[in-house]
Amino acid sequence: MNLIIDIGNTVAKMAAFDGRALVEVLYDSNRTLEHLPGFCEKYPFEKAIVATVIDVDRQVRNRLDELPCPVLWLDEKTLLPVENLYDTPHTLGYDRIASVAGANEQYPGRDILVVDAGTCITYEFIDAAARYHGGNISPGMQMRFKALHRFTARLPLVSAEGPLPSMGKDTDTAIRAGVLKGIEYEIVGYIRAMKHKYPELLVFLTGGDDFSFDTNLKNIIFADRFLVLKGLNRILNYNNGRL
Ligand SMILES: Nc1ncnc2c1ncn2[C@@H]1O[C@H](COP(=O)(O)OP(=O)(O)O)[C@@H](O)[C@H]1O
Ligand SMILES: CC(C)(COP(=O)(O)O)[C@@H](O)C(=O)NCCC(=O)O
Ligand SMILES: [K+]
Repeated sequence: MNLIIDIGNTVAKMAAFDGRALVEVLYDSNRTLEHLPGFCEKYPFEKAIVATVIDVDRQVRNRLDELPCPVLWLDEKTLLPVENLYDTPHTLGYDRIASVAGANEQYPGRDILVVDAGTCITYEFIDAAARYHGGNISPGMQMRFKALHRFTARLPLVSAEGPLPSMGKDTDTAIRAGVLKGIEYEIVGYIRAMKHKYPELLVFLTGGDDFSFDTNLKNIIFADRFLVLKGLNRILNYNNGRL
């Protein structure tokens, strides 16, 4: 059994894998990882991988140091099953390359765009020869709502739940449509631009924020909430003999 830990800017995810099979996923605080000890009692983990995009607190570090199995800390030195062409591997958020490792495992030999909608919305491109070229970083949904409230005098903090016209009719819907339709058009814009360049493109949508939108591109879009976890599991198995 593999233990996979993905620590993001908003939330931590931990998962149990048996080979390539996902057994269980748990969301946890990225500040405490309080459910980690209980999770480790539930499964006979033989090895673990940790990917973090934050500087973990002392408490989290202690919990990870106490893991009952060898741990692979994913960083720029880790051997990867895909080629990393990012110019600054030492600053790369490794959740990003894990997402394309997960997508490439499911569809090897294909040009793939991964859209990961979480704290940030990231756009990753991996080509049919399994080369990760990088991609873009954009504000996530909650960040957009919070920024409109934080950096203006009068805009309220609006939630994603509520009426969603295509064009706002009042302050509440103006902000909600500005954020949600803005994200939708941004994602569709990236898909159309990339598909023009790579006609056989496949698209994966992942991350904690769900988006559904009407587009005639639905037939090339795969939703997989656990793509990063699957990619981390692939990387851990790829490094099996090196732990
Ligand atoms: N259990 C949860 N805890 C926190 N956020 C969640 C949860 N489930 C869904 N979300 C949504 O997912 C977003 C975080 O997405 P995710 O990609 O998991 O986070 P991260 O950016 O930390 O990797 C949050 O902004 C929130 O809107
Ligand atoms: C872009 C990110 C903040 C996304 O993290 P998340 O939304 O999963 O919390 C993370 O991948 C990161 O910190 N990247 C470092 C910069 C880079 O990837 O070039
Ligand atoms: K993420």
